[in-house]
This record gives sequence, C-alpha cells and structure tokens, in this order.
Amino acid sequence: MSVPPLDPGRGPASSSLVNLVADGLVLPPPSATPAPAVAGAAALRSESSAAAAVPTSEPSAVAAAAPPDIMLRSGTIEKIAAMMSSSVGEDAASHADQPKIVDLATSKGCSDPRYEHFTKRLVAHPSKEGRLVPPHLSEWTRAGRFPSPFKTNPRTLNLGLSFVSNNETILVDIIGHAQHETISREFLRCGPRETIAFHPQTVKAAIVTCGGLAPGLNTVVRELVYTLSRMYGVEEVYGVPYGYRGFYSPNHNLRRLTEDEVSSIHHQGGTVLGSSRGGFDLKLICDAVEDRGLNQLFIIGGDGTHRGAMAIYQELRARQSKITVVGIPKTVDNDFPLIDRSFGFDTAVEETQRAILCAKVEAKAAINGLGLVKVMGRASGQIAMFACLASRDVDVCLIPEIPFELAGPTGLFRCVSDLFNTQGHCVIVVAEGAGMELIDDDLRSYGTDASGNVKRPDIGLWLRARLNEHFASLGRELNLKLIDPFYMIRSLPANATDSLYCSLLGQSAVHGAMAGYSGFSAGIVNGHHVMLPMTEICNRQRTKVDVHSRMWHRVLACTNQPSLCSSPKMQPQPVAKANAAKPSTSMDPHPPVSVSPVEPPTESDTLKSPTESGTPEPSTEAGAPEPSTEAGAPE
Ligand SMILES: Nc1ncnc2c1ncn2[C@@H]1O[C@H](COP(=O)(O)OP(=O)(O)O)[C@@H](O)[C@H]1O
Ligand SMILES: O=P(O)(O)OC[C@H]1O[C@](O)(COP(=O)(O)O)[C@@H](O)[C@@H]1O
Repeated sequence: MSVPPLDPGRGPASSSLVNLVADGLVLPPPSATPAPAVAGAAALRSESSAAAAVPTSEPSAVAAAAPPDIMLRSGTIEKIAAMMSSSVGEDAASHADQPKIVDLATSKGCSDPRYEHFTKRLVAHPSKEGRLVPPHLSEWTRAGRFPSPFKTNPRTLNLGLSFVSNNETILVDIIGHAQHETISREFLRCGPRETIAFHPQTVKAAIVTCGGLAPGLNTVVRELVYTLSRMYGVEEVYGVPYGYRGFYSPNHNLRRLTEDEVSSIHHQGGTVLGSSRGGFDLKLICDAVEDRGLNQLFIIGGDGTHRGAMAIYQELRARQSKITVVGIPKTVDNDFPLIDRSFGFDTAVEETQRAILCAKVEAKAAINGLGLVKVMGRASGQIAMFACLASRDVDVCLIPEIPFELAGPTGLFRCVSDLFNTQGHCVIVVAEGAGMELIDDDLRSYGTDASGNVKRPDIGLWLRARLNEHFASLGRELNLKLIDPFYMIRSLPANATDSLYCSLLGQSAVHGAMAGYSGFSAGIVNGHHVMLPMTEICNRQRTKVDVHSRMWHRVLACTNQPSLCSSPKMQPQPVAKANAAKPSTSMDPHPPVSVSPVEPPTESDTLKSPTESGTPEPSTEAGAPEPSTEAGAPE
C-alpha cells in the first residue's frame, strides 16, 4: 500500500476553542505555533529527511503536545453565554462538551440564569493535576511533526473534519449536586490529530495480547492493523506471539500482519496472536523492541499487563527512545479501573444468561431442583451481578464482595429450603471468588499462576458438595445441577456491542500513538473515548461491586434474596470511593488478588461445620430442626 501524500494545508477549525481564540475571548497560548509547511510527499520519504524539511524544534513540539492553559478575560462568561444557543442550557450532555468555559473566579458574576447549573455543576478541575494528560514523546525525544494524512488522502479526506484538538477533554466526575460544585478531573479526548509525530512509512508497530482471553481480542487486533494501514498508510505491523515472552523468545518469530491476514479474524474467539501469563522480563523485552526497530507498541491486557506496559514505557522513556507504548484495557471480569466497562464483558454476560436459563430449566423440571451456575470473577462479582440482572431468573447471587454463611437462620441452606418450600426450585449464581471466607485458611489458596495471581479452590464444586451433604443429612431430596460456563463465556467472538466498542478502541489507540502520546491506555469514560495515563491506571485497585450502590440494590430487588450473613463483623464495607487511587504509587511486581473485601476471617469464622459457625435452623420442610452437617475440604 502506498503512503498517502502529505499536505501542509491546515484542516478546518473544528474546535470551538479555536473559534473562541479567533474571537479574542480566550487568550492563545504564548508559544502557539502554526503547523509547519512541508515540501511534499517526496520530502517525507524518511523521517530524518522530513525532520530536516520541517522546522521542528523541541519547544514547538512540546507546545503542540501539551495543551495550553485556558485563561479567560473578565466578563468572558457573559460573552460566551451570549454566543451560545439557548438549547445549551437545557441539555446536560452539551454542558459536558463545554466544560472549560467556566472560570471559577468569575463564575459568580455570570448573570445569565441558564448557566447557573452549568457553573455550579460542571467545573473542570482548576489545577493542572486535575487535567490528566498522557505523556508525549516530545518530553524526552525529538518527536516529528507531520500533517495528518487525513488531510490529503482521497479515501480519508472527509475525516479531516473530525480532527480532535489537544484541548478537548472529557470530564470524569459528572454527577452534579445542587448543594455544591462538582470539580471534575479531565482526560484528554481520543481521536485523530491534525499533526502527527511519525511519518507513516517509518512506523514499525507491534501488537501483543496478554493474560486471559476476552471476547473481542481479535476485533481489536484487526482494527489496529486496519487503522494503521488504511487510515495512516503504515506498512509494517507485527503480531507478537503468546504475550510478553513473544518479544524475546527464541522459539517464536514476530508475525507480519496485513489487512488480508486479519480481515476475518474478528469472527473467531480467542486471540490469533496467542496469549500467556508470566514471562515478563523488562530488559529482554525492551532490548528486543529496540533491536527489532519497533516504534509503536500496542499492548492489550488487564491490570497485570498494564503494570508491565507501564514499566516498559518508563524504561523506553529512560532510554530516550522514540517508541510509543499504548495499552488497551482487557478483562472479561470488568474490574479494570476508571473505564465504563471492558470489552467482551457484554458478550460474556449474554453467554452467562444462556447458562442461567439452562439452570432454571433443569431446576424447574426436578423435585427440589437447584441450578447452580459458576461464573468468572475472582475479585469482582460484575459478571454474576449483571447476568442476574439481565436474566431475572436468579434467586441468589453470590459475589466476592459479600460474605455469606451456609448455616443458621440467615444462611444459604435456610434460604434454599425456603425457596423449595415456596416455589419448588431455585437458581444460584456464584462468582469464582465468592465464599472464600467459608473455606479453611490452608485450602483457600494453592499457590499462584505464572503472573502471580492467587489460585483459589473451585467454589462451584465446593458449594455443590456442601449443599448435597446438607440436604442428604436432612433426608430431604435435592436435585442439584452444577453448570460451569466458565471458559465458554470468554472464548466467544464479540457480540455487536462489544465488536463496535473494540473497533473504536483500536482506532483510538492508533490515533494517540500516531500523535506521539505514550504511556496511556485507550478507554471509554462517560461514553467518550479518552487517553488514560497509565500512572492513573496502575495506581488504582481493581473495580469492585459496591454493595451499597444502587446497582447492587437492584440485584437484591431482582433476586429477592435475603442477607445471607448475620455476623456483624463479616458485613461488607462500602467501597470508599469508586476508582479511588491506591496510597502507594510503587509498581507491584505481583499485585495481590484481593478476594476478601472485609477483614480476614479469624479462625473461629472459618467454617469447620455449618452448625459450629451458625445457629441451628429452626425448621425443615417437615417442620423439624435440621441436623448439623460436616463441612469437608474443597474439592
Ligand atoms: N506487576 C507486574 N509487572 C510487570 N508485569 C506484570 C505484572 N503483573 C503481571 N505482569 C505480566 O502481565 C502479563 C499478564 O498478566 P496477568 O495477570 O496474567 O493478566 P492480566 O493482564 O489480564 O491481569 C503476564 O505476562 C505477566 O507476567
Ligand atoms: O485459567 P486462566 O487462564 O488463568 O483464567 C482464569 C481467570 O481469568 C479471568 O477471566 C481473568 O483473567 P484476566 O485477569 O487475565 O482478564 C478470571 O476471571 C479467571 O480467574
């Protein structure tokens, strides 16, 4: 594929900020430099010749990358208010699009009642720290400045209309309160930039997929290849086999990825590149990247992968390499911090519903039928929670964030008995990390996987054994069917929603890399695609279900399940603040997989037998007290 000619012409002034500058309402940045004139495509055959042709100096490159502070002249608010259409005051979404016209210092002086809410509620963070801008190559190396090929490539000419400026941000904290102002952090918006940092013919991109599978991995890979190649004219894109180790392993070669090669991969589940856990060796990876002349890395993975990507970014930056490191968040568990949701989650929930329906059918067809469905989610109950809500066929949802008891008047055994009494059957969904507080300390974990994730006993098998034992001891019939769609829900190709999401993620990642941003991940926040600095991601814990949230209350309303835990010290703690940063910023070589959100149970809490830890149940189906059962070791 030939490289589209590059043209020095400027694109249309798409940003409202540009118009405000033109109108003299917003002061331009002191060092704002017009886009450089470029001789033409021939002059850009190599980046070095292009760099010579373009009057690129370090300060101007920085100016292009770092958004200027926006200063407002006094009285500006009124002028802007007068300029804006009357519809703006009525639509919260359009407010969110215009956060920066608010000046905290002068907002009180805004007399237009239409902007009262606007100034109170949607205030961009006044400090620079609140504007979470990802690093840019120009901060440590000589970044190129080239006009985007969108301006002249006949196939993408119209895309020039959708350029995004470095001043467009998305507010993170968007819930307004009448009583006080909401000061929001901002992320830089994704999208094609007018000026790019790489000449497309010099790009040597590599894509790697790490960790567990998620629906849509191949769709992301395909979109990365297509965006690089079709939108920018990049010719060299490589796939790294089997995760991080594929960068340096003598047993595997990088695989050239062309449009033809990847055109149909989105119809397959899994990842055509292969994936793995473990194998992260910072020096070997960075040396291999430099030796192979790679200059754009697209790293698709979860929180572990991102800690690795962050380390790679930091190391390459320290080496002053002109290499961008871009992450794309992946985890089927949907517990990646900051983003609205992770790709593949929707597909996984949809597939889980099928298992739930199957459980329901089996349960209803039997005397005292119990359908038990075990789903993924070692630290977070997101899949279980959303699948329960979506299917509406579940009686009990068990998640890692909420401890539960088996015996006693509020325990699971009693709850199941009651359901048999009232409706003759029941359906339970359990997330893999749930119930760990019931399992003896020595059996709760058995080592770690190659990435350092703690291995847990199978809660589905364990619960089945306990329930069977309990009902057998009562002499009461139980027909329990354990349905384990564990790997089935993540090995599918993406559904339509996830597929679209994956495509946009791939495009966002490429636009950011071509613009010269690094150490960031493309993600969706409040419905908009943004660049999340990796520091922000790596300083946060995985997202957990907040049991005091409205979403969990919806689950309780949907399942009608009682509290399954009477012990006050085992009550779940509120999630202090969603996406709250960890106190420490240090890299954690093997991040602990936190399963229990409450203080670890003491020995007396650990289940020896249900009756030891709970009150005997007052009645059985026949009205007699249920005898105790023995809790054995997990299977
Ligand atoms: N703290 C870390 N620092 C560097 N690399 C890590 C770290 N944690 C995990 N990795 C690497 O990231 C890759 C994927 O990690 P893993 O935890 O298996 O999946 P995920 O990224 O989905 O959480 C593995 O190759 C692993 O070695
Ligand atoms: O058997 P594997 O490959 O280790 O995967 C199991 C784990 O993968 C997960 O889906 C999460 O994987 P990631 O963290 O890599 O996204 C967990 O829910 C599950 O415990």
